[in-house]
Amino acid sequence: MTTNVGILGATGAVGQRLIQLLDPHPEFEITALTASESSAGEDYRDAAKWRIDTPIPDYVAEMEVRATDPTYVPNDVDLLFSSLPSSVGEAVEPKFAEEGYVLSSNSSNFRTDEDVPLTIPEVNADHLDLIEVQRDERGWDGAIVKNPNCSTITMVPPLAALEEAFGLERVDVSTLQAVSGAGYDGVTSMEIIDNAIPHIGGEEEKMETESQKLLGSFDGAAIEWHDVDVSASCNRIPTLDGHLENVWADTSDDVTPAGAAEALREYPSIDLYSSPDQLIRVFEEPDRPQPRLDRNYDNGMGIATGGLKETTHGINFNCLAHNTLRGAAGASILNGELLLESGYI
Ligand SMILES: NC(=O)C1=CN([C@@H]2O[C@H](COP(=O)(O)OP(=O)(O)OC[C@H]3O[C@@H](n4cnc5c(N)ncnc54)[C@H](OP(=O)(O)O)[C@@H]3O)[C@@H](O)[C@H]2O)C=CC1
Ligand SMILES: N[C@@H](CC(=O)OP(=O)(O)O)C(=O)O
Repeated sequence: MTTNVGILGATGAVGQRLIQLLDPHPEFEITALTASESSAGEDYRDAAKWRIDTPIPDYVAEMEVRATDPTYVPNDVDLLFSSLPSSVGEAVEPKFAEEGYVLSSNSSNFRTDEDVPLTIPEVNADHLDLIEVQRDERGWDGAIVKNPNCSTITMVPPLAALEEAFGLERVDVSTLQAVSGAGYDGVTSMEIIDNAIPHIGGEEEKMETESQKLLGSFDGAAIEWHDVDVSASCNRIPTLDGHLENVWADTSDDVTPAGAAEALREYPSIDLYSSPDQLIRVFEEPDRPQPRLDRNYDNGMGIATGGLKETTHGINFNCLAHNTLRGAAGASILNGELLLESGYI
């Protein structure tokens, strides 16, 4: 027995990844696709400029794309994955929740709202029950759940492991982000080839705030954000996929590279279909992880770390994750699996 799912923003870069990952998924079946008014009414194969290296599944190619409005989505769709531009998500996602749809959304709108669960299932699955608060406050039968920004999601599992073992006081992070994070039209080849761009609009603030919320605790009524200071510096580089990050974590207790490696390796995963058996891999080689070599670890859902070094106040390490898989489409699907497992759909 599978769950009927729809994709809002199905023709976009993340929407295409969602289709690729959902096609073989044992628990979900794609039954509705939406996009902008200009795509509505067309077959998916005509509406989407397909840029994924596996073919469009035949049944998806022939599906009609609908306008992104609850009127056009069948009532028997139990879960909607949302990969809309955030301004569009802000306007339409509440309309779907009001109509009773449950949304697992990748778009950045509402991520830090007090009554919106922002979840990485292996890290803070318990935050999902914030849905009850959301439904009480907004009077919705449906719900909106978010996954974090792709750079945030790369560093938070290692930080959660360090927090649990040694306590976290302060985090500084500098990123080297792949061009796919900006979407197909995000940076031109003339801008990025032979170059690096030391600014990604809004990204630093997202890393700083979202990580405090993710590492926070939920008492059944509200999330108390973690008080760790996070300072981020974000950079675009000419890799295709995979965000690499250099992190300096100041800890409350003394930490050695060997102790940190053990905490990272032993940090538990979760028993969901898309989650890796071992969430965090630790490389001993000083020149790993690397985007080209390590972004596909565990179907692009693993977090690779390495380069652990002791600092005056804690530990310095590198981490890497696939930004459109673990950082976007895969993250939304994992949240969908958690919603299913937790009985919300
Ligand atoms: N690219 C990436 O790797 C990542 C993206 N994200 C986030 O995910 C979201 C989607 O990103 P991405 O897939 O790159 O974006 P795209 O621009 O590639 O796709 C946007 C999608 O939204 C649809 N859309 C656009 N405007 C409207 C509208 N007014 N009403 C209804 N549908 C509309 C488009 O339909 P149409 O084809 O008809 O225009 C398309 O399906 C964004 O919020 C982005 O910030 C997050 C992490 C990584
Ligand atoms: N800004 C990210 C991708 C992205 O769209 O993030 P968000 O989901 O927070 O909007 C990047 O450039 O790599």
